[in-house]
Amino acid sequence: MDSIRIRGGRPLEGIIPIGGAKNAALPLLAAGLLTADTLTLTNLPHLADITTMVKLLAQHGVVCTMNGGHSGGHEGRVLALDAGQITNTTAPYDLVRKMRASILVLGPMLARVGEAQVSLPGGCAIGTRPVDLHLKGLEDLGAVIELEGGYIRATAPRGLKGAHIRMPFVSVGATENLLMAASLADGTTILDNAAREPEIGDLVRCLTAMGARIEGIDTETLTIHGVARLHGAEHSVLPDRIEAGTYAIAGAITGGDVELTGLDAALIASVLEKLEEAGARITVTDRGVRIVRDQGPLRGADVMTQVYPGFPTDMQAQFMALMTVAEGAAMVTETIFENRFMHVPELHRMGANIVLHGASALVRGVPKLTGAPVMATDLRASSSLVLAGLAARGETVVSRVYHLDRGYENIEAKLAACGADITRLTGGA
Ligand SMILES: CC(=O)N[C@H]1[C@@H](OP(=O)(O)OP(=O)(O)OC[C@H]2O[C@@H](n3ccc(=O)[nH]c3=O)[C@H](O)[C@@H]2O)O[C@H](CO)[C@@H](O)[C@@H]1O
Ligand SMILES: C=C(OP(=O)(O)O)C(=O)O
Repeated sequence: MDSIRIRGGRPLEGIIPIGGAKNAALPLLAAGLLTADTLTLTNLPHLADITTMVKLLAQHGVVCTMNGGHSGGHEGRVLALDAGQITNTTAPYDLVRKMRASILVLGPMLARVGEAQVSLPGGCAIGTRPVDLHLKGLEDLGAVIELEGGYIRATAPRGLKGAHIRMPFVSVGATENLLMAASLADGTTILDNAAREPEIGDLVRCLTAMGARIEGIDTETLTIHGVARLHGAEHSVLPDRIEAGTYAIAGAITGGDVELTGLDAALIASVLEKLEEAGARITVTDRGVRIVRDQGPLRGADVMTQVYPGFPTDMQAQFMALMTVAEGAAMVTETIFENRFMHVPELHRMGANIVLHGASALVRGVPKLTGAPVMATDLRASSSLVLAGLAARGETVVSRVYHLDRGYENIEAKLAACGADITRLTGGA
């Protein structure tokens, strides 16, 4: 298993290009199942999760063509998906267990061919993450759902029917699954309390380009007028706001000066606002956003994770790393997932002062972290440890880098290009 070694203490300076978003690309790939024509996605990031989704689609019979060559993995940034024939409607445990977003093939397959079997994703390091809202919504659309042998078996032999679905709380994945399913349902579906995350807007734009009729983009009520068939389209994946937020913090935590390019700063407004409160200078540039920290120490700033446009849960661990070296105290409250503090014991190993009280962490800043061997159990916990390592005195080795590879393309190369002393060590336990 690979690990990453960081020798901390160098201010980062330079330009960091931001790639396409994992969380936009995954539902867009699943949308390829909705049409017999070709869906072409551009600006696709190179990430382990994308490879897993491409493998899943390939075993459903989707021909995935990367930059001209057939591929079960992914090598380029342009991927053509051709789901002329769906030859297998089962998403097996072996792939679903690697990546929970595999559940996103359920709605599209059910809508397109009237049946799907998807392994139940199960819990993960950040929480139990049930899929009840996905299943209840599909039942509202007329599907029959059974759970058997660890699999969700969904059928709709006479197709799906439009319905008024009121979601009791906001779910990104359920909104995406239901949007895709309702696009091919008979009649109109109203999705109340839909997620408004930018990745949902990106999916709506792609579905619309494929011929879907959807009103209410970027609002909490989506109205979908089902159509008999969707056609091919070309769509560019939205930039990754979590990758961008992570590098913005890398600039701030090292007392550096970085410019993130290829994204609209508005996409990370809630994170930039907190960085300013913590003492960073933010400037919107013509190609992205610049983050500079050159005036005195960082200051404690409280954050509470919320659904969009609030502070994202996927940035909570990274912001906590920043607060470990800020002057004063900060309260970091997690409201989306029940167990998303797995980074805390590892940050303790680097000298951080953090006390957990239920869903909140009280972080009292220390003057300096010290490097240590650390290990993370999920993606954003891993990136928070990389950030802590960049700021720490001495050497930090972050193991289980496969978590990072799910969501950050070439993290060590991007940071090294800005002056970080960071190396990937291959092999080891
Ligand atoms: C691939 C992808 O886009 N992943 C993102 C997506 O995950 P994901 O779509 O899984 O997250 P949800 O928005 O669905 O989850 C929000 C909360 O609702 C709960 N819940 C969800 C569905 C359900 O049927 N029942 C239920 O109880 C979850 O356990 C969680 O506590 O949104 C999360 C919240 O912004 C992000 O952290 C993830 O990075
Ligand atoms: C939790 C995340 O992803 P996933 O939903 O794919 O586990 C994430 O991107 O931080």
